[in-house]
Amino acid sequence: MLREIRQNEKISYHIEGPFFIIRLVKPDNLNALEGEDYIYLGELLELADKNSDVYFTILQSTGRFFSSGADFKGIARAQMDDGVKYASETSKWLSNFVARNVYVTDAFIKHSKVLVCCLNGPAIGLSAALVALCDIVYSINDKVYLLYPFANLGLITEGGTSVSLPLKFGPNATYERLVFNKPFKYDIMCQNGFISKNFRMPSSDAEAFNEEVLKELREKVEGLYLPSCLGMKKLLKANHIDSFNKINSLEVNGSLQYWVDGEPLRRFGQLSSKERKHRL
Ligand SMILES: CCC/C=C/C(=O)SCCNC(=O)CCNC(=O)[C@H](O)C(C)(C)COP(=O)([O-])OP(=O)([O-])OC[C@H]1O[C@@H](n2cnc3c(N)ncnc32)[C@H](O)[C@@H]1OP(=O)([O-])[O-]
Repeated sequence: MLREIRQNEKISYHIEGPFFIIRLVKPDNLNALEGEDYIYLGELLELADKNSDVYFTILQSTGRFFSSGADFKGIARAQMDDGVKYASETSKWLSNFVARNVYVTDAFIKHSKVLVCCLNGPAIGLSAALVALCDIVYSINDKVYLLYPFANLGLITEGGTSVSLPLKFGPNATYERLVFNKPFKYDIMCQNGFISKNFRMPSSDAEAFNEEVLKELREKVEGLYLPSCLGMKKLLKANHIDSFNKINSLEVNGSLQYWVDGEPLRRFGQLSSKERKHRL
């Protein structure tokens, strides 16, 4: 028996045959997510995992961005949260950063269903890290990119990116982009087979793109023995699962000191007041 799950105004989900479809539905802030939203994503993945009728977990979004990553307003709120008395800065960021981050990353790393991402636009930060943990990625057009702006925000790699990015794009291409805060653009995503298909649709047509991907997937799974798909995912994942589990812990524990020292908070504040911008 599946447990009930709470609702979230920024993320919806529904089940259609073998597909568990998760959709980000807050396009006005480019689908930025707060800590609780990332936890909700993790909970949805657990729900999909436990449903034996589900074989594919599909991530979709709305508007012109897939997701602009962690919501800077949410981060400012965490800092000002007078309602909770933390024993120390370490205690505060263990709760507001480490626990949440490690949980959602782990939910993606251990997910047993085939993870499909419908990239309707760019993805940034932790959201882009989750995209890099997906098994299959389709793009709406060639304007999509992934940006991991950790060097601009006083952070270090998170969401398994220390493993996923070198694995999918090669170590040197990863160094160049992470160290100098440059995006992974469509060309490198294509060269490395990260994107399986470009649907060549206008950026304004996210809804039609999502529907088109689903239509193709329905056709593609016809006649397949779906437990074989999950059996193969398990084996393909076995190649890297130990590295992902290890790095998830190393990344969050490494980042903790940066949060305690305060540089990310200062830089998120500058981003929010538009004093700081990412180079795209
Ligand atoms: C968990 C902790 C660890 C951290 C992990 C990460 O994810 S690190 C990565 C963290 N993420 C980043 O570093 C990305 C920060 N964002 C950006 O750099 C730029 O917005 C952009 C390049 C994504 C798009 O530029 P553009 O000129 O095309 O569009 P625009 O700028 O005009 O934005 C439109 C509206 O959306 C709003 N909004 C956008 N993003 C966020 C957000 N994250 N939050 C809240 N709101 C956000 C923006 O304020 C504006 O609202 P307004 O003022 O109209 O009420």
